[in-house]
Order: sequence, then structure tokens, then C-alpha cells
Amino acid sequence: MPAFDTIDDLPADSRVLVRLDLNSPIEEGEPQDNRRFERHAETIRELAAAGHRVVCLAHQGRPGRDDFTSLAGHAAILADHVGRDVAFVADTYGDEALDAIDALGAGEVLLLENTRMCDDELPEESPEEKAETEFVRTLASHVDAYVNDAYSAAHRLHASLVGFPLVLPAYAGRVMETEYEANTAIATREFDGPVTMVVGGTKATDVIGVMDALDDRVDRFLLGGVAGELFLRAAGRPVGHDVGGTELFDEQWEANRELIESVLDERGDAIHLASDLAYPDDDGDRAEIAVSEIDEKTEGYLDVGSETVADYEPPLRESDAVFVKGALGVFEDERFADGTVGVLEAIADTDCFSVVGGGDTSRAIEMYGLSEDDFSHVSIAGGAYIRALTGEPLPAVEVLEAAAERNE
Ligand SMILES: Nc1ncnc2c1ncn2[C@@H]1O[C@H](COP(=O)(O)OP(=O)(O)O)[C@@H](O)[C@H]1O
Ligand SMILES: O=C(OP(=O)(O)O)[C@H](O)COP(=O)(O)O
Repeated sequence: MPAFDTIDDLPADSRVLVRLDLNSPIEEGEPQDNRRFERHAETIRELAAAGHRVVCLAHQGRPGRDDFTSLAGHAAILADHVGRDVAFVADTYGDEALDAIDALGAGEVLLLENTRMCDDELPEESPEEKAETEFVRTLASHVDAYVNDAYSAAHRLHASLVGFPLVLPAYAGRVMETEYEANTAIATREFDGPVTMVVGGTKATDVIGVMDALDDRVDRFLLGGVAGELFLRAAGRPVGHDVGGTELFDEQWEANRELIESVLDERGDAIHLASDLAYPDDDGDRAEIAVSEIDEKTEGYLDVGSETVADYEPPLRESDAVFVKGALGVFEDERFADGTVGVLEAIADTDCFSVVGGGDTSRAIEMYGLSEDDFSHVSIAGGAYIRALTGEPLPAVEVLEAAAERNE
């Protein structure tokens, strides 16, 4: 169990600073609604209903990128999910922000401007240095407590994530609690039966690192996506190459070749590779080919085939725990969704402990009418999920734990 305090421990009638992660896709300048709003709304709703005065902090994008925007639109989406007004001020810690914080009534909710518009926020520095910044010092003097709900940003040493717990009583929000518990389960929980990991997606470098780190915790890996093709390439198959202008395979192959070969060599029995793959035929329809029949590097493959899904179903059914990282194919295109959806459906049918992570992959659940309730946990974290799986500490969690020790 995590050693941090939660909002159950928050003193009554607190004026509380709550760090959320509302970082979202931006289309035509506007944030798009997504599961992060829905999840954080639960924490906000609970705090407001208890009569706390709630000041929210969040970030969007990074300076210099197209997705670096104000949080005005985020406040409106959050309000819809919370079911209460969410006031917004376009200020991080100036007079306008401080006046709005001081004026908050019991149960009222305020969102401040994008934390990354403040110079103190981004440079990665120690929590002690962040705690000394004017941003942290100023806001801390206008509130009673700090709640971190931004598990998905907890790998960043940014002021709003690691500075406040050194100068304020600090607590974990509901998202922080549930994400922490589920995502670290692979390292912390004992399972009676086999533990299976489904590995795919485009970020092969990340997932191969996870496979290496989880070597002794996972009984079998079911592979697809780009990582799956790179393992097939290591096994001597003519797939996993960039063809037709893609830039997903060759660079990641060069960067990870030795590691892939050594993982395959040492854990070959535990690694299940696709026996067939899917691609668009001349008419643009889905076609499938057995891997054993592929003899030239001419085709780009966009999904695992139906025989592979059938091969993967029995090990999933026998598992006591399944962790998913990455899609088995380009599921956004219905023609190439069968692998990802077939495996998710097989997991949903079992009553094993299951975690689906990765921002992109977990979208397939909603897109194809599966229910989140059929999984133990669907994570809203990307980078932080990877770090949890590999056992790498998250600095923002560590400072919450240290704060809890001080509170004792
Ligand atoms: N064979 C493939 N070729 C290209 N893209 C793929 C392939 N298989 C899966 N993908 C893509 O992988 C993406 C998800 O991978 P990734 O971004 O690494 O995972 P996540 O964000 O879920 O952690 C999906 O959007 C899917 O289209
Ligand atoms: O969306 C986030 O991370 P993710 O893309 O790993 O899920 C977090 O908000 C962290 O954002 P950052 O990667 O710009 O620091």
C-alpha cells in the first residue's frame, strides 16, 4: 500500500490546492473532452461536496508547441463533469489569482491558468528548489493544504507537482490513489496464477524496456504492434522494416536490437509472437498472411491476424493477471482493429485482475463499445504507467510519501 495520506485525512473546511492532469488533445485551439476530465471530476466533486474551497492547478502542452493553450476551455469541460460551476482566472499566482482564491466560498471550485505559463514551473529541479520558488511560496500562503491527483504527470519534477508537498500538508486525490494501486500491482501484488503482459503500440523502445525490467514478474508476453514485428525480425522473419515511407521500425530496431535479441534468447519460451499478420490488399480490404509464408520485405503490416488472436485467447483465459501496454494494430482504422479488440474482448471475458494502460490503447475500449467495468483498471497515464511497470520511482509520489511521514 502507498504510504501517502489521502483526502480522507484532510481537515474539515480546508482551502485546498488540487493538482490535476487535464493535458488533452487540442483541435483547432480547443481541448477535447477525455477520460482525464471524468476521472478528476470525481475528486473535485467529493472535495466540494465536503465543503472544502477547491483551487485547481493543471497544465496543457509545452511552451513552443501547438498544444500549449490557456485552460479556459478546460474549465468549462471540467464543470460539465463535476456538475458544479468551475470559475477560471487567466492568472497563475498574480493578484487576480490570489483575489479569486481568497474570495472562494465553501464548496466553490476555481481553476487557475496553465501552470506552464509560469516561469518557475518547468525546469526540472529538486523538490527543495521547487519549494523555494515564488510560485510555490505565494500560492502556498493562500491555502491550507495541497492535494495531488495528477498521477499521470507524477514523473515530472515540476513546481506544481513536487514543490508544494514540502511546504504544505499534502494528500493524494482519488485518481492518484487508484492509479498508484493498480499500476504498481505488477510489482507489488502476489498473484496465484500466471501473469500475462500484452505488448504492442508504436513506442517499441519503451515497451521493450518494460519487458526487460519485468522479466521475473511476467510469465508470458503476447506481442503485436511495432514491438511485435521487431521481435519477429529478430526471429529471422522479413517483417518489422520501414516500407512505403513509415519511420517506425528501422530506427527503433537499431536502438534496441541487442536488447531484443537478448530478451528473445533468454525468455523465448515466454514470448508469444504473431503467427499471422494483416495488411491492406490492392482493393484496400483487409487481407491476412501467415508469417511463415512471408518471404520479402515489401509489405507494411497493420495488425495481427485472426489466427494470432485465437492463439492468444487461451493464455489470457488461464491468466490470473493481465497488463496491457500498447495496441496490437492500427485499431483507429476499423479494418485493422481486430487484433486489439479481439484481445481486449478476451480479457474482458475473464475475471482476472486486468490493467489497460496507455492513452492511445485505452481509447479502443470506448471506440469499440467495450465496457471499462470489465477491466480492473483502465489507466489515464502514459509515461507514468511505463515507469510504474518498470518500478522506477515517481518523484511526485515520493514527496507525498515524505509529507505523510512528516504529518505523523
Ligand atoms: N503495426 C503497427 N503499425 C503502426 N502503428 C501501429 C501498429 N500497431 C499498433 N499501432 C499504433 O499504436 C498506437 C498505440 O501505441 P502507443 O502510442 O505506443 O501506445 P499508448 O499511447 O497506448 O501507450 C495506436 O494508435 C496504433 O495505431
Ligand atoms: O500527458 C501526460 O503524459 P503522457 O503523454 O505520458 O500521458 C502528462 O500530462 C505529462 O505531460 P508532459 O509529457 O508534457 O510532461
